[in-house]
Amino acid sequence: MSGPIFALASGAGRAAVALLRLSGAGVEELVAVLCGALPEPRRASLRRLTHEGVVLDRALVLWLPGPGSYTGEDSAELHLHGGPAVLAAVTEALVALGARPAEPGEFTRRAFLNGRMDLTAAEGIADLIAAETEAQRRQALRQAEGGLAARHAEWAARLTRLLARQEAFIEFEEEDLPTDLDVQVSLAAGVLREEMAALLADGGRAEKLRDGLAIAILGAPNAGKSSLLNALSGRDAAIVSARAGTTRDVVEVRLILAGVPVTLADTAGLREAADEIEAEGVRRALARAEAADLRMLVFAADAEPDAATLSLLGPEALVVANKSDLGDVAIEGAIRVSARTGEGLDELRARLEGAAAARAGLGEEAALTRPRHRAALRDAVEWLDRLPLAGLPELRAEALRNALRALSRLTGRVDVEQVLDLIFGEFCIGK
Ligand SMILES: Nc1nc2c(c(=O)[nH]1)N(C=O)[C@@H](CNc1ccc(C(=O)N[C@@H](CCC(=O)O)C(=O)O)cc1)CN2
Ligand SMILES: Nc1nc2c(ncn2[C@@H]2O[C@H](COP(=O)(O)OP(=O)(O)OP(=O)(O)O)[C@@H](O)[C@H]2O)c(=O)[nH]1
Ligand SMILES: [Mg+2]
Repeated sequence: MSGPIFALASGAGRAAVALLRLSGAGVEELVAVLCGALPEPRRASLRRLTHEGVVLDRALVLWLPGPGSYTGEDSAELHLHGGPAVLAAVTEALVALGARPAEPGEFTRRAFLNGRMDLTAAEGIADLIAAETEAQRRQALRQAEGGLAARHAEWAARLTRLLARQEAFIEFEEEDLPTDLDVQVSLAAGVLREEMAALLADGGRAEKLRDGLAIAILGAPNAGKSSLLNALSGRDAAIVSARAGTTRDVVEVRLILAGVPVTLADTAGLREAADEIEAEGVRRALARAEAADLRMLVFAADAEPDAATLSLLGPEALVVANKSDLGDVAIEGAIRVSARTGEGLDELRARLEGAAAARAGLGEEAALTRPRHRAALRDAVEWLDRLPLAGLPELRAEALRNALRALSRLTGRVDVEQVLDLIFGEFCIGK
């Protein structure tokens, strides 16, 4: 157990109650001193907190002895009155008694180091605290509750068994082992590899739900892009005018569509620019078009479609014919809307929500929510890819071991013991 740390665990700002959390060696003594005696474990007790004869607060105290605590260490919670002076006085007393303020994430770091949770669960908790939308909350909770770790455990167990068989082949070559063991191991590893590749081929949906989706509004000057941005966001975010070339800078609005955080970007109208400022605007618009997860192409229904916007057409684009109140020029697959009258805006919003959900919705129980998950899994797949090419049993075992090591970066636990158990346990060769 490491030394005692403390932190305000309740939300910032003025509130009725402030939750101060403590963890580490020495917390037992610390709580006993503050309360006069150690309260009953794991029960809320109302106590007068005193330090050097001064009453600091009347608080609810929880004494949570390890290892059955969040961190696995001796812990405590002080549910104090929420005033800043109360917090200051208690903090001062805690420091005087040998505790120090915790670093960000230190409680969860200790929980990880004490084997209370794996890395993916810790990340899930961080995401849960940061979650701003319902879909983000669900994804984070799944990960915190071991969705990804469970998938890892299942794969790691299979991989470990394959490694054990391959190792046994090296150790006991003359023994009665199946002669087609290499083939069996390669086949099983191939199945594993496909399952991993399937999870990797998720289009980055889980990461996008975490980070948010970028949608770019693109089209000719005056098509009504800024008007649509304002209509969709419900506020006057961008300047609208009858003069073509009004928008130059990219104007961003944050929205939540189908539980997915989205940045909607209004851009300069695409055309041969009249001056260098507008030209820079068009460059920025095209850069946004390139970087966006979803492109909303806006045409005006009272004009022929322009070539610049048409060139951005693709199966992934959402095509909009705005100014439906002024004309009905046919544009294949377009949603007819009018930013002026509001016609078609509900359908446009529904289509955007559908697209956002498809690109960033909740995927499987096990989801790759961070680039490091993807990197670890990709490495594991690469090592498995080398397996059939590796001739010597030693090289094959090495490839399997490296695949297992790469996979275990997901949870942060490389279980060497587990491999040894399997090697010496599963094969009772009597030697
Ligand atoms: N007051 C309070 N509320 C809180 C927390 C907390 O630490 N304190 N949490 C903090 O994140 C979250 C709940 N998560 C928790 C997870 C594990 C343990 C824990 O002590 N686990 C022990 C004992 C389990 C039990 O009582 O059955 C264990 O797993 O051994 C506590 C909270 C959210 N709400
Ligand atoms: N009748 C009608 N007018 C519209 C509609 N949408 C926008 N307008 C008008 O069209 C003009 C251009 O609108 P903006 O939203 O500024 O167009 P934009 O595409 O952002 O133009 P740039 O920023 O110059 O690229 C303004 O006068 C709007 O009031 C619509 O649905 N119907
Ligand atoms: Mg504009």
